[in-house]
Amino acid sequence: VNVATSYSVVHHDQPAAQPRLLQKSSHAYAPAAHVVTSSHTYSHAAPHFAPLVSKTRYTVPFLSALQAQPQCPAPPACEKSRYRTLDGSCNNLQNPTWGTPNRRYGRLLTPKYGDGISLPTVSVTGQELPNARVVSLVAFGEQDIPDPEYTLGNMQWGQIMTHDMSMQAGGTQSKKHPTRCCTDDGKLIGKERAPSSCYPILVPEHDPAHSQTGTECINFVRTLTDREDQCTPTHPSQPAEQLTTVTSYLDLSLVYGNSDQQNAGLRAFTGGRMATVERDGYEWPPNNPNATTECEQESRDEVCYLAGDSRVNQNPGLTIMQIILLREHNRIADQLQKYNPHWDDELLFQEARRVNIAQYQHINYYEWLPIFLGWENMVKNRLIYRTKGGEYINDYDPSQDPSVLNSHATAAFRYFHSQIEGRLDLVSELRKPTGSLRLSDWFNRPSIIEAGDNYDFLTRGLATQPEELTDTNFDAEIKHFLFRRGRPFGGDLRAIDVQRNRDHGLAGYNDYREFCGFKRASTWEDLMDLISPQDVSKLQSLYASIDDIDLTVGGSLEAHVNGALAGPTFLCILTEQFYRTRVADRFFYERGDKDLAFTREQLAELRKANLARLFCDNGNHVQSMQPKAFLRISHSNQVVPCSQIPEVDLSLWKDLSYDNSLQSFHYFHNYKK
Ligand code: HEM
Repeated sequence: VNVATSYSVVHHDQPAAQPRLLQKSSHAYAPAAHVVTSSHTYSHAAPHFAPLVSKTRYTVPFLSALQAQPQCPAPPACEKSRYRTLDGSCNNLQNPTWGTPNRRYGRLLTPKYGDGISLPTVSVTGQELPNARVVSLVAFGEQDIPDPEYTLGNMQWGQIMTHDMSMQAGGTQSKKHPTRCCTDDGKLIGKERAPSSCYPILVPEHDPAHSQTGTECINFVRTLTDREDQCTPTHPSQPAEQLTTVTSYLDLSLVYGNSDQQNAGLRAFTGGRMATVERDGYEWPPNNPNATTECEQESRDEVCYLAGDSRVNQNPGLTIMQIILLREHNRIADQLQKYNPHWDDELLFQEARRVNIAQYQHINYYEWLPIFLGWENMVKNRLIYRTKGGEYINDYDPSQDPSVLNSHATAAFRYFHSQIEGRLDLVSELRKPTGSLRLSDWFNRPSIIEAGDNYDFLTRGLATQPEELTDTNFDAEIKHFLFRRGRPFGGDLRAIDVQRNRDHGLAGYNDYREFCGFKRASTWEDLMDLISPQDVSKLQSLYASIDDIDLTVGGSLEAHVNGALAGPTFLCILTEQFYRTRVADRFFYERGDKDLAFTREQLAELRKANLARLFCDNGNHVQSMQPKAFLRISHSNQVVPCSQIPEVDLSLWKDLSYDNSLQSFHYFHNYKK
């Protein structure tokens, strides 16, 4: 399919100092002379930046995680299967490792490292860029403005999609990192003693929070790159590329795991079910065997969950969504078994997984993404289609690389950290708030979910409470108290986002403006086409040059495009990402490939999937819901009994070819991998 876009850019040969387009996209961007055809191939182009420190390589502690691997994985041998592999291999049959874990993020523009190779970005003046904490404090506010339209569930689903698509290598996310760049009482460990992977965030002297406790340093460990990975060979002059440790497909890897081995530890191996533990008559995720290191437990009795993604315990809303998707798998498996008592565990597991992923992809593309990217924009760029009933959409493009773009994961998608609410409401069936939790009390402590009726009350909270407005404000709970672990203050997620942007050497905001078809700014006034004069003057007070503005910062300050929740530059990156994520997935649920497709009748059913139904079906006693659960309750979106919420009729998965008299079936004869 020749796909058009509203972001067509005419690429001129850019002057030497400008980052270059790296990835060919038959979708959005006209290929330029310097485009390379396969994502991680830089060989035929001379290195863009003269490497100043060409032999910089990280050593000892940084390597340990990867050195622990006894040997590099063998290239996958692909077999015909109607099911996705757990690690995403063989989704693309010509490039079977595309989209698999422990591979590079994709890049749209060449990186802008301080030394051209791997050191964090510096100013065009050669000096340091403005301090990330200062940028967070000056350019971003922390006002708590409730969104008039969207629920907290809207934010929470976004984090689920994020965790399905990428996870930077070498991080611990919410847990205390074993690599220390700051002492436990917040003092900087000198460069000579700190591991080379350290890139701490320094706290300014008059910091509104940290000066109260004398904290001078926020721990920050650089992401692992291909240069540290023995299994991803690189040329010494090749700029570092960060690695991501999960499959890039929207395949619910956060539920099922990212490898056969991980999946085996999560399955019940009976009835096609995922393993759960039962408490008080309800199913919960299995206990994490490393609870003491994975969770912040005040006592050994506190639960700590195990799931397909190591971030599962990070915050209560995220954990609830993970539980919902896990229970949904088992609910589907139980139904399929009812209709097909002759199916064995493996067939039930694979079919339930296939349905769960299809429902989820449908919610992603037709219920959630239109809120963020705009329905019309998505239709125009062929991310979604105006379809009827069980019509197939055959837009699979094997030339598209499914990698998650660095600019997407490290900058654009993180803009939605702005939607995070620092207070989680507990809401009764009558939609009355009965209390609330402070987010920073419950990072990495999921035990609160099983206390009393909290699971249902927090689920209704996600569907009732507004998220915070998508704007330049970031809640104080994540700006001053992130992962505070009982301390008075914690980290600053916005400062971390800025620091990560530099750690990954993303090309600048001005480069991405140009890449996305907007005018490259040469004066501060030029920025005012997309950014308010007040915000431009903040930028001017922070940065020495327009070309220094971090993508994370400039992109977050742009006025939103009508009908979308992001400004034009981020919208361009997000649109490109979700186009690729769709067309590069051979198993995308809307496809009509004869070996893989749902029947038209099944597809028409799957198109009824919605978040409200997931909440209804997987709560303990959630009995009512508004039909559009990403949208706040309103006159046109009233709470109704769950029986009135559309549902996917799984009786369509009854294997009609099963011959009872012969006790044999022919329906899925090639299901075994
Ligand atoms: C309470 C909610 C959330 C918390 C506490 C949270 C926290 C974090 C943290 C600690 C990181 C790693 C930062 C780093 O070291 O660089 C991260 C990464 C990220 N977050 Fe969030 N986040 C939340 C919600 C969201 C939402 C709603 C979105 C988007 C819709 C999102 C998108 C991302 C992305 C794309 C990454 C990078 C993923 C990767 O490739 O590793 N997050 N977040």
